[in-house]
Amino acid sequence: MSDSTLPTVAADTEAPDASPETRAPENRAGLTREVAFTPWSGRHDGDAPGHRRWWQAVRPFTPEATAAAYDGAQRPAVLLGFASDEGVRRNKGRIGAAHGPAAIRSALSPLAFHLDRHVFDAGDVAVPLGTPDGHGPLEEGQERFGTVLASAIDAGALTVGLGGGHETAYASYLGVISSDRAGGSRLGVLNLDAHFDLRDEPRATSGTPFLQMARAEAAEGRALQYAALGISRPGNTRALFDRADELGARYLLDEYTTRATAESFVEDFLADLDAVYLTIDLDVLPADTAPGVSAPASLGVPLEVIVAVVRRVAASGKLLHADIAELNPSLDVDGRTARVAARLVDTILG
Ligand SMILES: N=CN[C@@H](CCC(=O)O)C(=O)O
Ligand SMILES: [Mn+2]
Ligand SMILES: [Mn+2]
Repeated sequence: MSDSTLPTVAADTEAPDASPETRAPENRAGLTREVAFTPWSGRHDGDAPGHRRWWQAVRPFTPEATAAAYDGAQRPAVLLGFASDEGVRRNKGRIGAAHGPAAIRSALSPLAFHLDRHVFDAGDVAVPLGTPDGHGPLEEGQERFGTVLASAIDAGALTVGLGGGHETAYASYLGVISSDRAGGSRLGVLNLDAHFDLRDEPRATSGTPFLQMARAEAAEGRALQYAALGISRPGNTRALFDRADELGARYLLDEYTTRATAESFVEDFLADLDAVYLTIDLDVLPADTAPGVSAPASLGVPLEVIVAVVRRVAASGKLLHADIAELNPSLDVDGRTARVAARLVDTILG
Protein backbone atom coordinates (compact mmCIF):
# COMPACT_ATOMS: atom_id res chain seq x y z
CA MET A 1 0.00 0.00 0.00
CA SER A 2 1.53 3.33 -0.96
CA ASP A 3 1.34 6.44 1.20
CA SER A 4 -1.41 7.91 -0.95
CA THR A 5 -3.80 4.98 -0.90
CA LEU A 6 -6.05 3.98 1.94
CA PRO A 7 -8.49 1.20 2.64
CA THR A 8 -12.24 1.27 2.87
CA VAL A 9 -13.70 -1.47 5.04
CA ALA A 10 -17.15 -2.96 4.61
CA ALA A 11 -18.97 -3.99 7.77
CA ASP A 12 -21.11 -6.65 6.17
CA THR A 13 -20.46 -8.33 2.86
CA GLU A 14 -17.49 -8.92 0.61
CA ALA A 15 -17.58 -6.49 -2.29
CA PRO A 16 -18.10 -8.48 -5.48
CA ASP A 17 -15.46 -6.52 -7.35
CA ALA A 18 -12.73 -6.72 -4.70
CA SER A 19 -9.93 -7.92 -6.94
CA PRO A 20 -6.51 -8.77 -5.50
CA GLU A 21 -5.12 -5.53 -6.96
CA THR A 22 -7.48 -3.43 -4.85
CA ARG A 23 -6.65 -5.13 -1.57
CA ALA A 24 -4.13 -4.06 1.00
CA PRO A 25 -1.36 -6.60 1.52
CA GLU A 26 -2.62 -7.45 4.97
CA ASN A 27 -5.23 -6.51 7.53
CA ARG A 28 -3.11 -4.95 10.17
CA ALA A 29 -5.82 -3.02 11.95
CA GLY A 30 -8.01 -6.00 12.80
CA LEU A 31 -10.27 -5.27 9.84
CA THR A 32 -11.58 -8.13 7.83
CA ARG A 33 -12.41 -6.85 4.36
CA GLU A 34 -10.75 -4.08 2.45
CA VAL A 35 -12.67 -3.38 -0.70
CA ALA A 36 -11.43 -0.13 -2.19
CA PHE A 37 -8.89 2.63 -1.75
CA THR A 38 -9.57 6.32 -1.30
CA PRO A 39 -6.65 8.25 -2.72
CA TRP A 40 -5.53 11.45 -1.08
CA SER A 41 -4.61 13.92 -3.80
CA GLY A 42 -4.35 17.65 -4.31
CA ARG A 43 -2.33 20.53 -5.67
CA HIS A 44 1.39 19.80 -5.79
CA ASP A 45 3.63 22.81 -5.12
CA GLY A 46 6.73 20.71 -4.45
CA ASP A 47 8.05 18.09 -2.08
CA ALA A 48 9.87 20.35 0.38
CA PRO A 49 8.32 20.58 3.87
CA GLY A 50 7.29 24.18 3.24
CA HIS A 51 5.03 23.10 0.39
CA ARG A 52 3.30 20.38 2.27
CA ARG A 53 -0.46 19.88 2.07
CA TRP A 54 -2.62 17.34 3.84
CA TRP A 55 -2.57 14.86 0.96
CA GLN A 56 1.21 14.74 1.16
CA ALA A 57 1.27 14.26 4.92
CA VAL A 58 -1.28 11.50 5.54
CA ARG A 59 -0.07 7.89 5.76
CA PRO A 60 -1.97 4.62 6.11
CA PHE A 61 -2.71 3.63 9.69
CA THR A 62 -1.15 0.71 11.43
CA PRO A 63 -0.96 0.51 15.24
CA GLU A 64 2.78 -0.11 14.95
CA ALA A 65 3.51 2.92 12.75
CA THR A 66 1.28 5.07 14.93
CA ALA A 67 2.95 4.00 18.15
CA ALA A 68 6.38 4.56 16.57
CA ALA A 69 5.34 8.10 15.56
CA TYR A 70 4.57 9.10 19.16
CA ASP A 71 7.51 11.08 20.46
CA GLY A 72 5.93 11.61 23.87
CA ALA A 73 5.06 15.24 23.10
CA GLN A 74 2.53 15.44 20.26
CA ARG A 75 0.24 12.49 19.85
CA PRO A 76 -0.04 11.31 16.26
CA ALA A 77 -3.50 11.68 14.74
CA VAL A 78 -5.56 8.85 13.31
CA LEU A 79 -8.57 9.45 11.06
CA LEU A 80 -11.26 6.76 10.90
CA GLY A 81 -14.40 7.05 8.76
CA PHE A 82 -17.84 5.69 9.57
CA ALA A 83 -19.59 5.50 6.21
CA SER A 84 -23.12 5.09 7.50
CA ASP A 85 -26.57 6.30 6.51
CA GLU A 86 -28.46 3.70 8.41
CA GLY A 87 -28.98 5.70 11.60
CA VAL A 88 -30.32 8.66 9.63
CA ARG A 89 -32.59 6.39 7.62
CA ARG A 90 -33.99 4.81 10.78
CA ASN A 91 -34.47 8.32 12.19
CA LYS A 92 -36.49 9.32 9.11
CA GLY A 93 -33.87 11.79 7.97
CA ARG A 94 -32.42 12.55 4.55
CA ILE A 95 -29.82 9.93 3.70
CA GLY A 96 -26.43 10.60 2.12
CA ALA A 97 -24.09 10.87 5.13
CA ALA A 98 -22.39 7.59 4.17
CA HIS A 99 -20.46 9.68 1.66
CA GLY A 100 -19.37 12.11 4.36
CA PRO A 101 -15.96 10.56 5.14
CA ALA A 102 -14.86 10.66 1.49
CA ALA A 103 -16.05 14.27 1.13
CA ILE A 104 -14.18 15.35 4.27
CA ARG A 105 -10.97 13.70 3.02
CA SER A 106 -11.39 15.43 -0.35
CA ALA A 107 -11.80 18.78 1.37
CA LEU A 108 -8.82 18.13 3.67
CA SER A 109 -6.51 16.92 0.91
CA PRO A 110 -5.51 20.29 -0.64
CA LEU A 111 -5.30 22.22 2.66
CA ALA A 112 -1.89 23.48 3.68
CA PHE A 113 -0.45 21.22 6.37
CA HIS A 114 0.71 23.16 9.43
CA LEU A 115 0.40 20.46 12.08
CA ASP A 116 3.36 19.33 14.11
CA ARG A 117 2.04 15.80 14.50
CA HIS A 118 1.98 12.76 12.24
CA VAL A 119 -1.37 11.91 10.63
CA PHE A 120 -2.56 8.43 9.71
CA ASP A 121 -5.75 7.33 7.96
CA ALA A 122 -7.38 4.05 8.99
CA GLY A 123 -9.93 4.13 6.14
CA ASP A 124 -13.64 3.61 6.63
CA VAL A 125 -15.89 1.18 8.37
CA ALA A 126 -18.81 1.03 5.94
CA VAL A 127 -22.41 0.25 6.90
CA PRO A 128 -24.80 -0.50 4.05
CA LEU A 129 -28.40 0.62 4.29
CA GLY A 130 -30.74 -1.88 5.91
CA THR A 131 -34.03 -3.06 4.52
CA PRO A 132 -37.07 -0.76 4.78
CA ASP A 133 -38.34 -2.65 7.83
CA GLY A 134 -35.29 -1.52 9.73
CA HIS A 135 -32.88 -4.43 9.57
CA GLY A 136 -29.31 -3.58 8.83
CA PRO A 137 -25.85 -4.18 10.18
CA LEU A 138 -25.50 -0.80 11.88
CA GLU A 139 -24.80 -2.27 15.29
CA GLU A 140 -22.14 -4.59 13.89
CA GLY A 141 -20.54 -1.62 12.14
CA GLN A 142 -20.56 0.42 15.36
CA GLU A 143 -18.77 -2.39 17.15
CA ARG A 144 -16.25 -2.77 14.34
CA PHE A 145 -15.56 0.96 14.37
CA GLY A 146 -15.12 0.79 18.14
CA THR A 147 -12.57 -2.01 17.87
CA VAL A 148 -10.41 -0.14 15.36
CA LEU A 149 -10.79 3.12 17.26
CA ALA A 150 -9.67 1.57 20.54
CA SER A 151 -6.59 0.14 18.84
CA ALA A 152 -5.71 3.61 17.54
CA ILE A 153 -6.27 5.29 20.90
CA ASP A 154 -4.19 2.66 22.64
CA ALA A 155 -1.41 3.17 20.09
CA GLY A 156 -1.17 6.68 21.53
CA ALA A 157 -3.19 8.56 18.90
CA LEU A 158 -5.51 11.51 19.08
CA THR A 159 -8.29 10.04 16.97
CA VAL A 160 -10.84 11.80 14.77
CA GLY A 161 -13.94 10.02 13.51
CA LEU A 162 -15.42 11.10 10.20
CA GLY A 163 -19.18 10.44 10.01
CA GLY A 164 -21.57 9.24 8.92
CA GLY A 165 -24.84 10.14 10.58
CA HIS A 166 -24.72 10.89 14.28
CA GLU A 167 -24.99 7.18 14.97
CA THR A 168 -21.22 7.64 14.59
CA ALA A 169 -21.25 8.93 18.17
CA TYR A 170 -22.24 5.59 19.67
CA ALA A 171 -19.57 3.88 17.56
CA SER A 172 -17.08 6.40 18.95
CA TYR A 173 -18.25 5.79 22.50
CA LEU A 174 -17.68 2.03 22.10
CA GLY A 175 -14.09 2.68 21.05
CA VAL A 176 -13.40 5.30 23.70
CA ILE A 177 -14.84 3.25 26.55
CA SER A 178 -12.98 0.08 25.57
CA SER A 179 -9.63 1.82 25.19
CA ASP A 180 -7.08 1.38 27.95
CA ARG A 181 -6.63 5.14 28.17
CA ALA A 182 -10.25 5.70 29.22
CA GLY A 183 -9.94 3.25 32.09
CA GLY A 184 -10.43 4.83 35.49
CA SER A 185 -10.68 8.37 34.16
CA ARG A 186 -13.59 10.72 34.68
CA LEU A 187 -14.86 10.83 31.09
CA GLY A 188 -17.26 13.42 29.69
CA VAL A 189 -19.07 13.68 26.37
CA LEU A 190 -19.38 17.15 24.85
CA ASN A 191 -21.84 17.34 21.95
CA LEU A 192 -21.99 20.41 19.71
CA ASP A 193 -25.43 19.92 18.21
CA ALA A 194 -28.83 21.50 17.65
CA HIS A 195 -30.30 18.25 19.01
CA PHE A 196 -30.00 16.25 22.23
CA ASP A 197 -30.08 12.91 20.37
CA LEU A 198 -31.57 11.30 23.47
CA ARG A 199 -34.40 9.52 21.67
CA ASP A 200 -35.73 6.30 23.16
CA GLU A 201 -36.11 3.87 20.27
CA PRO A 202 -36.09 0.09 19.94
CA ARG A 203 -32.98 0.24 17.73
CA ALA A 204 -30.01 2.55 17.39
CA THR A 205 -30.58 5.58 15.16
CA SER A 206 -28.83 8.89 14.58
CA GLY A 207 -31.17 10.32 17.23
CA THR A 208 -30.38 7.85 20.04
CA PRO A 209 -26.60 7.76 20.69
CA PHE A 210 -26.45 9.70 23.95
CA LEU A 211 -29.31 7.78 25.58
CA GLN A 212 -27.50 4.59 24.51
CA MET A 213 -24.37 5.91 26.21
CA ALA A 214 -26.29 6.89 29.33
CA ARG A 215 -27.73 3.40 29.59
CA ALA A 216 -24.36 1.75 28.98
CA GLU A 217 -22.80 3.92 31.69
CA ALA A 218 -25.67 3.16 34.09
CA ALA A 219 -25.14 -0.57 33.51
CA GLU A 220 -21.59 -0.03 34.77
CA GLY A 221 -22.80 1.93 37.80
CA ARG A 222 -21.77 5.28 36.39
CA ALA A 223 -23.66 8.40 35.33
CA LEU A 224 -22.96 9.72 31.84
CA GLN A 225 -21.33 13.14 32.01
CA TYR A 226 -23.08 14.70 29.03
CA ALA A 227 -23.09 18.31 27.87
CA ALA A 228 -24.72 19.66 24.72
CA LEU A 229 -23.95 23.06 23.25
CA GLY A 230 -26.09 24.80 20.61
CA ILE A 231 -29.37 23.11 21.45
CA SER A 232 -32.34 24.44 19.49
CA ARG A 233 -35.51 24.82 21.56
CA PRO A 234 -37.87 24.24 18.59
CA GLY A 235 -35.65 21.38 17.41
CA ASN A 236 -36.27 19.27 20.54
CA THR A 237 -39.57 18.30 22.13
CA ARG A 238 -40.46 18.87 25.77
CA ALA A 239 -39.96 15.15 26.34
CA LEU A 240 -36.36 15.41 25.14
CA PHE A 241 -35.67 18.40 27.41
CA ASP A 242 -37.19 16.39 30.30
CA ARG A 243 -34.95 13.42 29.49
CA ALA A 244 -31.91 15.67 29.41
CA ASP A 245 -32.88 16.97 32.85
CA GLU A 246 -33.46 13.45 34.21
CA LEU A 247 -29.99 12.44 33.05
CA GLY A 248 -28.41 15.51 34.61
CA ALA A 249 -27.22 16.72 31.21
CA ARG A 250 -25.89 20.24 30.93
CA TYR A 251 -26.90 22.25 27.90
CA LEU A 252 -26.61 25.70 26.37
CA LEU A 253 -29.30 26.87 23.97
CA ASP A 254 -28.26 28.16 20.55
CA GLU A 255 -29.83 31.57 21.19
CA TYR A 256 -27.63 32.08 24.28
CA THR A 257 -24.46 30.67 22.74
CA THR A 258 -21.92 33.43 22.29
CA ARG A 259 -18.16 32.97 22.38
CA ALA A 260 -18.13 34.06 26.04
CA THR A 261 -21.00 31.84 27.22
CA ALA A 262 -19.70 28.91 25.20
CA GLU A 263 -16.16 29.12 26.59
CA SER A 264 -17.44 29.44 30.13
CA PHE A 265 -19.81 26.48 29.62
CA VAL A 266 -16.96 24.34 28.31
CA GLU A 267 -14.56 25.37 31.07
CA ASP A 268 -17.12 24.45 33.73
CA PHE A 269 -17.75 21.08 32.11
CA LEU A 270 -14.07 20.23 31.67
CA ALA A 271 -13.19 21.23 35.22
CA ASP A 272 -14.58 18.02 36.71
CA LEU A 273 -13.22 15.68 34.00
CA ASP A 274 -9.98 13.88 33.22
CA ALA A 275 -10.88 13.09 29.61
CA VAL A 276 -13.42 14.31 27.08
CA TYR A 277 -14.89 12.91 23.90
CA LEU A 278 -15.94 15.79 21.63
CA THR A 279 -18.59 15.19 18.98
CA ILE A 280 -19.62 17.80 16.44
CA ASP A 281 -22.93 17.45 14.60
CA LEU A 282 -22.58 19.90 11.72
CA ASP A 283 -26.24 20.90 12.08
CA VAL A 284 -25.16 22.97 15.09
CA LEU A 285 -23.97 25.54 12.54
CA PRO A 286 -26.21 28.06 10.73
CA ALA A 287 -27.80 26.60 7.59
CA ASP A 288 -25.90 28.96 5.30
CA THR A 289 -22.60 27.77 6.82
CA ALA A 290 -23.58 24.08 6.82
CA PRO A 291 -26.34 23.39 4.30
CA GLY A 292 -25.18 19.82 3.66
CA VAL A 293 -26.86 18.12 6.61
CA SER A 294 -30.06 16.16 7.09
CA ALA A 295 -31.66 18.75 9.39
CA PRO A 296 -30.26 22.28 8.80
CA ALA A 297 -30.48 24.74 11.69
CA SER A 298 -32.90 27.64 11.66
CA LEU A 299 -30.58 29.68 13.87
CA GLY A 300 -27.37 27.79 14.57
CA VAL A 301 -24.14 28.72 16.35
CA PRO A 302 -21.67 30.76 14.30
CA LEU A 303 -18.58 28.94 13.04
CA GLU A 304 -16.26 31.34 14.92
CA VAL A 305 -17.84 30.23 18.19
CA ILE A 306 -17.59 26.53 17.31
CA VAL A 307 -13.93 27.01 16.34
CA ALA A 308 -13.26 28.78 19.65
CA VAL A 309 -14.89 25.92 21.56
CA VAL A 310 -12.89 23.32 19.66
CA ARG A 311 -9.67 25.21 20.35
CA ARG A 312 -10.51 25.42 24.03
CA VAL A 313 -11.20 21.70 24.26
CA ALA A 314 -8.07 20.80 22.29
CA ALA A 315 -5.94 23.07 24.47
CA SER A 316 -7.27 21.49 27.67
CA GLY A 317 -5.05 18.44 27.23
CA LYS A 318 -8.10 16.30 28.06
CA LEU A 319 -9.27 15.53 24.53
CA LEU A 320 -9.29 11.76 24.06
CA HIS A 321 -11.22 11.53 20.80
CA ALA A 322 -13.32 13.73 18.53
CA ASP A 323 -15.69 13.13 15.66
CA ILE A 324 -17.60 15.14 13.06
CA ALA A 325 -20.98 13.84 11.96
CA GLU A 326 -23.93 14.40 9.65
CA LEU A 327 -22.16 15.74 6.56
CA ASN A 328 -24.40 14.81 3.62
CA PRO A 329 -22.51 15.76 0.42
CA SER A 330 -25.60 15.28 -1.77
CA LEU A 331 -27.27 18.19 0.05
CA ASP A 332 -24.18 20.38 0.17
CA VAL A 333 -23.78 23.67 -1.71
CA ASP A 334 -20.46 23.98 -3.55
CA GLY A 335 -18.73 21.78 -0.99
CA ARG A 336 -19.32 24.41 1.69
CA THR A 337 -20.17 22.04 4.52
CA ALA A 338 -17.36 19.66 3.61
CA ARG A 339 -14.89 22.57 3.77
CA VAL A 340 -16.19 23.52 7.19
CA ALA A 341 -15.85 19.92 8.36
CA ALA A 342 -12.28 19.81 7.05
CA ARG A 343 -11.48 23.08 8.78
CA LEU A 344 -12.80 21.67 12.04
CA VAL A 345 -10.67 18.51 11.69
CA ASP A 346 -7.66 20.75 11.13
CA THR A 347 -8.59 22.82 14.18
CA ILE A 348 -9.06 19.76 16.40
CA LEU A 349 -5.56 18.58 15.51
CA GLY A 350 -3.92 22.01 15.45
N1 LIG B 1 -29.65 13.11 14.70
C1 LIG B 1 -30.66 13.65 15.12
N2 LIG B 1 -31.50 14.29 14.37
C2 LIG B 1 -32.60 15.05 14.78
C3 LIG B 1 -33.44 15.28 13.58
C4 LIG B 1 -34.42 16.32 13.79
C5 LIG B 1 -35.24 16.59 12.53
O1 LIG B 1 -35.22 15.79 11.60
O2 LIG B 1 -35.89 17.63 12.52
C6 LIG B 1 -33.39 14.40 15.90
O3 LIG B 1 -33.55 13.17 15.90
O4 LIG B 1 -33.88 15.10 16.76
MN1 LIG C 1 -28.29 17.54 15.11
MN1 LIG D 1 -26.89 14.96 16.35
